[in-house]
Amino acid sequence: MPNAPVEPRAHPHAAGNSNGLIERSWQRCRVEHASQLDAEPLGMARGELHDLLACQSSLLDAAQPEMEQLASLVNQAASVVLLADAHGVILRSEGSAEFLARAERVALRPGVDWSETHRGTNAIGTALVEGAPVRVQGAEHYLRTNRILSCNGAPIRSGRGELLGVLDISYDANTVHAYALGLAQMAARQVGNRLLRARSGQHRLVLQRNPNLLDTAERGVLLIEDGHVVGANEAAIGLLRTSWRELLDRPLLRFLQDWQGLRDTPGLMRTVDGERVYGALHRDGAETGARPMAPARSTGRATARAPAVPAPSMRPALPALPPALQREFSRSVRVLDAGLSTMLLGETGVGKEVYARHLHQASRWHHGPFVAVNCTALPETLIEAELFGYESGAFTGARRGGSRGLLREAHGGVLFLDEIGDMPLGLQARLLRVLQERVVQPLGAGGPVPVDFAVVCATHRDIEQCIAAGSFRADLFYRLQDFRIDLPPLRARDDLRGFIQDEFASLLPAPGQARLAAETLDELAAHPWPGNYRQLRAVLRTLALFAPDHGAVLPAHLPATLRTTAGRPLALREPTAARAAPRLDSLREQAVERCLREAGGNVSRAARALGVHRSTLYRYLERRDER
Ligand SMILES: Nc1ncnc2c1ncn2[C@@H]1O[C@H](COP(=O)(O)OP(=O)(O)OP(=O)(O)O)[C@@H](O)[C@H]1O
Repeated sequence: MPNAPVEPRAHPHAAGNSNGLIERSWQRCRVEHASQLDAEPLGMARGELHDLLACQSSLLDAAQPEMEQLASLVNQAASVVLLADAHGVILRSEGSAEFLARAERVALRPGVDWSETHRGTNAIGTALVEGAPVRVQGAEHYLRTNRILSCNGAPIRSGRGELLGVLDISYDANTVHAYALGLAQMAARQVGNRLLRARSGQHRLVLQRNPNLLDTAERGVLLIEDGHVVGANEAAIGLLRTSWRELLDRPLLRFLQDWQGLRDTPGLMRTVDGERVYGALHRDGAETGARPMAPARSTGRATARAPAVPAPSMRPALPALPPALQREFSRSVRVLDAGLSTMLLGETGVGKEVYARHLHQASRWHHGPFVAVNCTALPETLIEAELFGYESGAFTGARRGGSRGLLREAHGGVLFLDEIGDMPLGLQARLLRVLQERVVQPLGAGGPVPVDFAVVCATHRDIEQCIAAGSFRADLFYRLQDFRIDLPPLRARDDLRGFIQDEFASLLPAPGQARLAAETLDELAAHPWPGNYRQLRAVLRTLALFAPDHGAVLPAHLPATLRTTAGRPLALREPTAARAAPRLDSLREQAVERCLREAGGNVSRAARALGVHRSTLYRYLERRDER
């Protein structure tokens, strides 16, 4: 039993950890995780990892400068730098090739889940559980196989305090690098600061006890709107001796007495406890932020500032756009850059959201957020609150402290209104007003709040028919479709055979592990694919999972719904695409529900039964819950 845990030493925590953090983690491993610790670490297929990287592009972008700089530092010290997401799945690894090869032996590589639940006590998983920096040295790892490592993990937090991931520095267990935990912490803070800088706010207040530290990574940063705090970094939480929960959405005057008199040059303030702090107030987000640790990439000028978000070429790739859409793409970027709206039309699963994300990344709005709103998913009253925001107590069930609303969240970025054809009429009128006047009026609040964002919307409905039927306002339609793109269905692709082959290859656990037989490819290419890319990916993922090792996938391996009878694909006899698609969604939903039920709610076991990685299932459930 190579992975069997041994009893911890009497005092297993090393320098750098305190408060019995390692003992607590071992206790959780013994009591709560015992049945879930993986005998063999479970990695993601390449396609799944590709999807995950696309979802995590903001975090990856924000962490890129620190990853690069740390990698060049630790390379000499036979160490690696890792970035993991909030579930503990490693997204990227950089550093010493020699140690990366050793790390591979314990699956310390992208796509592998290092949550404490599955890999026992380790710096990534335990830092996520504890929400604090953690060093786990050699024998402190719960699983025996991992004891060849010494790991130092520091959590990365958003401006609202949520855990976004972990930055980790790992090396051989026999080596001691006392500085590594501090370095990981400093880098994680920088990543958090960069993410905060990408968010817009009316005002940005920087503060420090020592005025000489006001332009360093150690300064506190607060985002302020209408006198209320809407974002804060870890340093600000420390300086104000508070927590995100206490601070967010509260008037800043409760924490800093005289902040309103501040200017953009350093001045003195007092906290409510009477402590002196120095601060500077940058109105309308004018301040550009602390100097990043990394010099600007490839310019060779060490003094130049790195961009807040790395160059688009460094972003993990979204699925490539079909050739027919690439031609229109640069025109639609220009439309968005000019502040006009784009409407995307097409069947379910043709990639409307993917296209919108490409537009966001290529447009001048890419420094700001991409906020997706599914207009069908929420009841009318809730959409209204979610979109426009509300003040505390505006309606029964309203969150204490109120909500900024998604329209204000999208400020400075792209607002993606999915299934706009299903938006209730009452809301259409309010949305139109926002788009015309560029201000949002939160429910139960005083004054209007200015907003600036680009709008991309999408629907699978025949929107002109909706206008004729009176369910969609013509004036909103014209306001939303300054530019219109019809996304063709998958079956219309000229290069469908080649595309299917490439997609299948990308989903295999190892390159060239299997191939599609020519007849199988014929059948797949002849299928009408009513669920388009989404349906094709689901089918290919299953085929890749059960593909015979180094063999060919035959037509007999295709799911029954795809197999032909007398040369005709079964699906051709199905109802129209628009009617068939919801059935596919509900079938998937039913399969997920059944597996979750049979697994007694255990997501890992349900994911195994469904043949997908547990992170994929978690993401599916999160998306489903959001709808
Ligand atoms: N060009 C493409 N190549 C490969 N995969 C793609 C492509 N376009 C979309 N996909 C995949 O298809 C799935 C559905 O894409 P997306 O959500 O953008 O479709 P949609 O048109 O917005 O669907 P819906 O109308 O149901 O919301 C995603 O998993 C996405 O990764």
